[in-house]
Amino acid sequence: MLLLHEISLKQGTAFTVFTEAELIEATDNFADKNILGRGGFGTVYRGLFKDDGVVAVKRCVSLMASEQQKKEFGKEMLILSQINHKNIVKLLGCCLEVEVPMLVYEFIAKNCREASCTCA
Ligand SMILES: Nc1ncnc2c1ncn2[C@@H]1O[C@H](COP(=O)(O)OP(=O)(O)OP(=O)(O)O)[C@@H](O)[C@H]1O
Repeated sequence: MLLLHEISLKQGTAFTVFTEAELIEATDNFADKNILGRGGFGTVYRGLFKDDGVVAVKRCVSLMASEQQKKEFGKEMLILSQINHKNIVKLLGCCLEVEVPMLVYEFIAKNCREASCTCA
């Protein structure tokens, strides 16, 4: 909650707090066919919203056990929410009402990904 407060204070662009139901619907219940890839924090799914179009939903595979993992995750959220640059993927929002946190990014087509960077 403190993190969300900090994000809302610092960032200039829209940041949405999604419900779990919205992300379940957008990803077709995290269907395998929507898996875009896997990273250090978990799996990234293609999501489709009626109004906002295609997004990428990052869902952690398991509870973040260590304080270090929680810190890293929070840091990624805070930094990305404040950056608006053509070469850095945009963080559109998050969902924290679940045990396993999820982040929602703009969708980057495969042929454009090499030029983008999600490093935080
Ligand atoms: N915004 C996005 N749009 C489309 N596909 C994405 C997006 N973000 C991630 N992906 C896909 O999901 C994969 C995993 O991404 P993720 O950001 O979780 O991990 P990473 O950056 O590869 O590694 P790490 O989590 O260790 O930093 C990527 O390699 C890519 O194929």
